[in-house]
Amino acid sequence: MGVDIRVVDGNVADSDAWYRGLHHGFTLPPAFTEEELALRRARIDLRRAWGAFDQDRCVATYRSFDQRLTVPGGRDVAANAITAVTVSATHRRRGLLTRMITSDLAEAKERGDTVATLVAAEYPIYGRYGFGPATSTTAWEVDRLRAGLDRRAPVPDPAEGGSIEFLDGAEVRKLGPELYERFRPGCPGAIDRPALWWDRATGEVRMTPSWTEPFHALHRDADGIPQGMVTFRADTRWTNGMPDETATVASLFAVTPAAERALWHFLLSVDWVTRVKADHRAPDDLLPDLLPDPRAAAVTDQADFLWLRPLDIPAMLTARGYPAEGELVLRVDDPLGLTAGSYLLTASPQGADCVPTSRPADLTLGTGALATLYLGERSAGRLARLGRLTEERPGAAARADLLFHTPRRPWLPDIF
Ligand SMILES: CC(=O)SCCNC(=O)CCNC(=O)[C@H](O)C(C)(C)COP(=O)(O)OP(=O)(O)OC[C@H]1O[C@@H](n2cnc3c(N)ncnc32)[C@H](O)[C@@H]1OP(=O)(O)O
Repeated sequence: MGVDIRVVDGNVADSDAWYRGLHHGFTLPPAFTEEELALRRARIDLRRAWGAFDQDRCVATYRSFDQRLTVPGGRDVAANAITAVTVSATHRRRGLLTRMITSDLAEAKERGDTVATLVAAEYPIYGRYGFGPATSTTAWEVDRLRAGLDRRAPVPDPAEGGSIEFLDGAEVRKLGPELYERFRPGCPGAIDRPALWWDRATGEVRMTPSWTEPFHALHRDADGIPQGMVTFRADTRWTNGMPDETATVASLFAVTPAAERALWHFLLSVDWVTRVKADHRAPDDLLPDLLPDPRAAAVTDQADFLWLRPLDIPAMLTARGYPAEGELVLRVDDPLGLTAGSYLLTASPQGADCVPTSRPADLTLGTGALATLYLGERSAGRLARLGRLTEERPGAAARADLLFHTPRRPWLPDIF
């Protein structure tokens, strides 16, 4: 018998088999309790979850869902977010992923989504489907004792004003979503956090038995308005009779730079903590420069993170902001043929227009290189030097860099 690929939503046996297949594919223990499966049925939208079934066994999984992605300038676009991609070791390299992803991308384009997004487990998988790396991620480890902060100084700095208070999970669910929605437009690469995100971050919904309650701290400015939040966990290590704890940041975001600085200083002022670890930070995070001794912060990991795939190039290019005025004709190659063509971009700080054109191209690039350029992850000049973008007219890459310049690198604070 062949393998049958079908949507799993609405069928309890299929969706339970799908979760077992998913864990198999991610080399996690495939056993679920009935309670865990029921929780997933109640809270996770499987309307766009596909499974490949070999008799009753689910041998490949794939899911997509609606997401909002912030782009430079502060608007957001409709994204088809892809997750839970696995093929069982018994059925790999037979085209199962290719079948599921090509039909999902075609449906997403048909539906009117602007881009598709995912976090790639391995670099070589998704380029063939027209994706390119669009943000980077950095992990830090800070040696608090070497950081040079004055241990007696109050936090926040009284000269800047404001206050920091601990919150419990219920308070985070109340204050967090509004605060995050004020932060998100200023962070190209950030995505929306639906209610389930907050429920999981605060333990209201526990999908994994190993979940432990974190600490949440809120920064308010001098007027009492929430401007930033940090969530972290601490271990309880002692070495040679001395406290030697590691605080691990789960999330730290702020609307104002003053709040961001105050939250880092707060974390680094917690007595007993000698080390702060933070994953999934922006490549141009305020660390390490906000420390008196920046060498106290070491990069422990650095990699590509969000991958993006154009689905509607005019919608994508008109949604973002441009700091300069100019025209550019982009010829885009697309390995799946979904967006291939030439596009005339007319951009200015007041807004942009983008239409298909028959004019000769200034630049030729693939959808993957466009993804890398779009949020400000890499410059056109760098992509040209890498051979991933061709300048059809001299000076066109420099012109693109004036238009596509962003003051900060894009950052995806979350994993999905
Ligand atoms: C968004 C996310 O969920 S990321 C998570 C991705 N999942 C994982 O990493 C879990 C472990 N890996 C897997 O389950 C599988 O290897 C998958 C899902 C990545 C790919 O499954 P496959 O059975 O290889 O899919 P399929 O047969 O359709 O092949 C896709 C193509 O990608 C290639 N490919 C797949 N995985 C890799 C890889 N890790 N490195 C290089 N090439 C790869 C295949 O060779 C194939 O190329 P071809 O079309 O030129 O022959």
